[in-house]
Amino acid sequence: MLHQALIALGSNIEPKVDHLRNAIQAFKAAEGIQVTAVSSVYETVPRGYADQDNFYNMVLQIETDLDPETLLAFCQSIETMEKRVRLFKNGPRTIDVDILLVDDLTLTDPDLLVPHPRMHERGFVLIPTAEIAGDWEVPGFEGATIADLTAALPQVERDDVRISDRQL
Ligand SMILES: Nc1ncnc2c1ncn2[C@@H]1O[C@H](COP(=O)(O)OP(=O)(O)OP(=O)(O)O)[C@@H](O)[C@H]1O
Ligand SMILES: Nc1nc2c(c(=O)[nH]1)N=C(CO)CN2
Repeated sequence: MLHQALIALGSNIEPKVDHLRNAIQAFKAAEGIQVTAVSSVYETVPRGYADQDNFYNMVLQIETDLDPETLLAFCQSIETMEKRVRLFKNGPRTIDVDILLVDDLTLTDPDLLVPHPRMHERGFVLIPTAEIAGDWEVPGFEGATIADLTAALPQVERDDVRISDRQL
């Protein structure tokens, strides 16, 4: 079965652009995955743990015949490829590759929660997503779309997310 999915990328360890570029290349080269949209790159202030470098965040839209569990394993293989080391929760990382949405699915396995449980409150996720998939409804939010959730963000969540002029 063919799925539509949204993938969030984030990096805050140099070379950030190279980590993002390598991740996008891996998606483009993967068997069974088509990249259908790529957002701009955003420079974002860290959330969760403040004393670390700014992030670059962006979002990809893909079409894939991989099932969600196989897609998650693929995302994790990119983190391994970019030598991500887990120091502590919310800490710095070479690359984070998260699944945000898959079709209109709700998945409740703790190893694969869809929609991503924190996406609705994160400007660094919603603002890039709104650029490429504003009309996408987020399950569990009473018909609210990405654009609706973005419009509902507190001002500080927008102020800390700035579009960069980098194109990947
Ligand atoms: N939608 C999802 N996408 C990616 N990983 C998920 C998802 N839902 C659950 N997980 C699980 O989350 C764990 C990864 O957590 P990780 O250390 O990357 O968290 P984090 O990136 O620091 O924080 P956050 O999830 O808030 O971005 C993995 O064990 C993975 O199975
Ligand atoms: N700005 C920003 N802050 C974060 C990010 C991120 O990607 N961007 N990821 C986190 C854990 O996943 C924690 N904090």
